[in-house]
Amino acid sequence: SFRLGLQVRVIDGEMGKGVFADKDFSSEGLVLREAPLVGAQHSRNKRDAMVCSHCFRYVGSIEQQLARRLLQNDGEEDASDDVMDSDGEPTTSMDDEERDEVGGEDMDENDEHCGCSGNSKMKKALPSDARSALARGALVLPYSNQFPLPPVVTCKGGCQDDVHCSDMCADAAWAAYHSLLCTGPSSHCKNTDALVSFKEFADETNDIFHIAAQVIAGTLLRARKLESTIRGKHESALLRAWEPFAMSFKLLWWETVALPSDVDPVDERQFRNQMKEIAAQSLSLLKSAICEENYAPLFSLEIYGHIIGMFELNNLEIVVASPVEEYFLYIDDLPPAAKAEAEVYTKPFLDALGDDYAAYCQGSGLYSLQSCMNHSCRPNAKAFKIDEDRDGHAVLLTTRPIRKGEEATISYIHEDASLDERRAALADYAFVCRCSRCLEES
Ligand SMILES: C[S@@+](CC[C@H](N)C(=O)[O-])C[C@H]1O[C@@H](n2cnc3c(N)ncnc32)[C@H](O)[C@@H]1O
Repeated sequence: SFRLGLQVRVIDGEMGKGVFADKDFSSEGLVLREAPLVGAQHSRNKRDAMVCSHCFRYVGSIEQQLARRLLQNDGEEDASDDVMDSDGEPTTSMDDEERDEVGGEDMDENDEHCGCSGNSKMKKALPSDARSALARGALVLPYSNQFPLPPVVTCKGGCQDDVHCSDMCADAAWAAYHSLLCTGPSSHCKNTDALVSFKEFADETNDIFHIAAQVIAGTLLRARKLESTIRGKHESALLRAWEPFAMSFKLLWWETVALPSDVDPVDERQFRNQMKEIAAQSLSLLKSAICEENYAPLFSLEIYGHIIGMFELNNLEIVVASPVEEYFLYIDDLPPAAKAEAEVYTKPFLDALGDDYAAYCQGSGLYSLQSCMNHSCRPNAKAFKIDEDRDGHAVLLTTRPIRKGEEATISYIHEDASLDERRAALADYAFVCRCSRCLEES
């Protein structure tokens, strides 16, 4: 991070560490572009966007993306009856803020709905000839070659869960965590049935368990590798392997998770015990799937709770703009004659998608440097998603100049609020804000 002009430093015992500028940054400048350390697309979002599960780039073609949305949705129920939302609710994390901060601009731009579908809220069934061409892979839509995407690279282990944009991403994911988390025939996991159950349970309860599994599998694989070079026991290898996550702030998930508004405060203990029980069930399935005796300490409920807690407190929303939406907007912008000609082919698809034509890739990730950034109600930077971003990188921009030596801060909440409102919003993050604005106002 020195090379980036940023430095992580300890502030004090209460605040912990923060990120400091090691050089002057001008206003509205790019401070940092960072790939997630771990991250996953929300399970529910997989129907809307086929992306590389390692770097989050869209893959295939416009036609394959449409097939995913329009054919895979057949007969599937909306997963809105999950015990918790796919992005980790009822817990509150930076997600809530970042959905606006990181995804906000894209979403605002998405408000320019494609005008060519008339009443786009109403979905119309796809005509059978179009459906059949889509299913056979025989569909070629006009101008779709203007939106080239990398071809789909299937998982090395043969699972259907993950696809990639390149062999490089497939190899990187395999080496980093997927060899243990693959449910395909070549998986290195010791019990694929348990792994399938673990994944189903995460889909039904909390997406964050998928990412916690990446943290555990990744640590285990790194520890195994390190053992050959480190003298000493498994524990020292495990400690070294844990280093990428050691920096991030951690609290026990079930003790810090915000109480949902529909839970009566008198039932708080019962709610926290329920969360703990859900985490224990998830961990038990993961243990059956990938636990190794040498690394058993990694599979304690305490560690699992801290990994989920770390994620809840530090994660950012991953948002990637959709080429499908851009394609339909492009058709809508064509000169009238060309547009009319193209719409003969495109309109049935747009009508079948309804408003969902604008759906985009959504997930959440842990970013190592940004997870060390403290909150301020008078921030000098913001986590942002720029249009050109075609992958899961998070971007940090200055909102005013930052001088060398000054702390770089972001706002976890909407800072346009009164002191009391800000305090209430920050209670979800389990701290009382000590920023200069709060100190002045209190
Ligand atoms: C994402 S972490 C930021 C890095 C953290 N300071 C650390 O040492 O890892 C968020 C935690 O940092 C502390 N924190 C962040 N901003 C703060 C602020 N304005 N006032 C007090 N504590 C803050 C809180 O404990 C919060 O839960």
